[in-house]
Amino acid sequence: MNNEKIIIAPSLLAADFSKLREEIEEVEKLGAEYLHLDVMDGNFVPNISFGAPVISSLRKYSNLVFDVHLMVNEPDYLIKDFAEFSDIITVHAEATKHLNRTIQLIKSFGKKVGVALNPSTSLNTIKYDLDNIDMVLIMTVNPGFGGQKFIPEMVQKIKDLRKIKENIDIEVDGGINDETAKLVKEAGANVLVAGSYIFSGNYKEKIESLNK
Ligand SMILES: O=C(CO)[C@H](O)[C@H](O)COP(=O)(O)O
Ligand SMILES: [Co+2]
Repeated sequence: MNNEKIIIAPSLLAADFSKLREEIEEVEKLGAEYLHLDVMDGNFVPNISFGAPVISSLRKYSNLVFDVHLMVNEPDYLIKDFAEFSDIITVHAEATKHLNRTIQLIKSFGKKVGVALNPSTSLNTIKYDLDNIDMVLIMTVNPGFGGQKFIPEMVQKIKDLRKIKENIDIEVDGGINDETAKLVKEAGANVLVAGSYIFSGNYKEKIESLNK
């Protein structure tokens, strides 16, 4: 947990779904450390992606940190199942009735806890939970779809969070490319999710460019 080492988290959402195993083996070989897994319920967000059966079937082919981003309303019912194959479980503050209880539930399975904030959600929402959270996911687009444009106002939000909390992982998700990566790293983010940027070209060059 520091803001010096940058962790790259390719988002499976942008991979070729017809060859997921090859895709994750490739990004692992190229130095990615996390695999970002976007679970969408068609309710909290308008899209439906993939769920536990797909992710658990990939677990045996990868040593990547499985970083699960639950875009799911009232996600508590999923936590036990997801804890079997996930390393970090991130829930949206906007999707829970009792965020502190959900945080405790994730911790009870010995998993790292992430809390995601939509672009319009204030940092104040998690002010009193920050000591119990391993990672804050600052959404740099509105959740639900890959390939969207980075929202520039989020740079200040990252700076504000880094000022409040030195010792926490700050993950950014949405519209990350070589240019926006520079902005968010300077602001204090240390975990970069990238989907369409990495999976739409030369994976090696794309991953290296995010690290520069
Ligand atoms: O959570 C997400 C969407 O809600 C995805 O992780 C995110 O959009 C990544 O895709 P891209 O890098 O193409 O913007
Ligand atoms: Co995501």
